[in-house]
Amino acid sequence: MSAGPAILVTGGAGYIGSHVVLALLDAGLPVVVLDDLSTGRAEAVPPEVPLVRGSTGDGPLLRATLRRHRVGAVVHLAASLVVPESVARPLGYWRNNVANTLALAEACVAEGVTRLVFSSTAAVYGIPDRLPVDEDTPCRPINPYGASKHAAEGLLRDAAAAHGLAVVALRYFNVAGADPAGRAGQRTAGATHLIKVACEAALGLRPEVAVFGEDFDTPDGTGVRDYIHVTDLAAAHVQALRHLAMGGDCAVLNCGYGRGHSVREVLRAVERAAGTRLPVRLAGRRAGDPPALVAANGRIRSTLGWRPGFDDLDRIVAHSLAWEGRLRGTGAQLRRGLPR
Ligand SMILES: NC(=O)c1ccc[n+]([C@@H]2O[C@H](COP(=O)([O-])OP(=O)(O)OC[C@H]3O[C@@H](n4cnc5c(N)ncnc54)[C@H](O)[C@@H]3O)[C@@H](O)[C@H]2O)c1
Ligand SMILES: O=c1ccn([C@@H]2O[C@H](COP(=O)(O)OP(=O)(O)O[C@H]3O[C@H](CO)[C@@H](O)[C@H](O)[C@H]3O)[C@@H](O)[C@H]2O)c(=O)[nH]1
Repeated sequence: MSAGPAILVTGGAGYIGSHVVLALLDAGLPVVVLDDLSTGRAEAVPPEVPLVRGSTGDGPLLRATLRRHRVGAVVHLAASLVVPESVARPLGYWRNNVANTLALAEACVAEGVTRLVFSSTAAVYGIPDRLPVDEDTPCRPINPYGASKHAAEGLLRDAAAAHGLAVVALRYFNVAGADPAGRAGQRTAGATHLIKVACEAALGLRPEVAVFGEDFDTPDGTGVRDYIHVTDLAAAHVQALRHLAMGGDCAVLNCGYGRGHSVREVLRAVERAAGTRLPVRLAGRRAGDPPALVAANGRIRSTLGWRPGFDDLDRIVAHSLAWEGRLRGTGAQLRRGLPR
């Protein structure tokens, strides 16, 4: 793609958004970020990228941003995304993930923006009958987070049919790792994601890692997830935009490697990378957690030509740990011997 109208990245100051921004810049595309900095950080946005501080729920701001920056396509990542929090605070999730996505879709239609890539999630599937789960599997979300993302997919599908807003919904499985060159990573304070929590514990920044449930119907009883490296995921966004720019059809695409790892396997990988034993505590199941989620990824491979570059748990964990070390100023010790 040649440099042309800008790509608006909502949530571009967040973990995944900051990697998407880098992937777009690396592809030579002009980018503008809209973020309310509720969980994102301004310093995650490269200085050459305009940062509009505000909410996706602010229609006038959205329309002005689309116009002022001559936006040709949107990557919509801004959302609320912590599963147990969504159980405790469902209405906030419906507002941010559904009402604010509606406001964004309305602004796109009003301003003639015709391409949008949407961050969806494996949480739309709930507890699938069969694994790996493909995109035709009926969606039966078991928590408000998954339900809100499924509803947002639905409103975008309807907007696509009626208003010509072409949409690729990417259903991410569990995103982890950090930019291999160290330019970005997960900065969220108080993060709840397993790999980040375990890396923080390995660096002595947390007293322990809790294992949420050992009585699932999985090989070792702990939860199984398909962990995808954030750099592979960011590349999928560039490819999805390219697909739409070339007139490709709307699509819903799983983003995962097709292989699951249990909580215990993840903790062992962190121990290998850090060269230390983790303080682990067995805890009860966490609200809203399905036992296992693993992606069938044939459709993203055939539709976008996407191929994973970092499909290896040890590398994902090593990059997460290196980033965590850099963030805390202990990178010098951790960088030694890490795989690139
Ligand atoms: N991290 C994962 O494993 C995972 C898995 C599946 C899907 N996702 C999806 O990926 C997207 C990004 O997640 P992340 O892990 O980077 O989280 P994150 O919290 O780091 O990023 C979200 C960003 O959106 C911003 N934001 C939130 N609400 C906003 C609003 N109303 N207006 C403007 N900005 C707003 C936040 O400030 C933050 O910068 C989300 O849509 C999430 O549902 C993440
Ligand atoms: O301290 C922890 C954190 C997590 N887990 C377990 O580890 C697994 C992964 O949990 P987590 O990293 O919190 O991710 P998920 O709850 O699977 O959700 C992530 O992955 C989903 C897609 O699968 C996304 O939609 C969500 O946004 C994202 O938070 C689950 O079995 C958890 O029960 C623990 O045992 N201890």
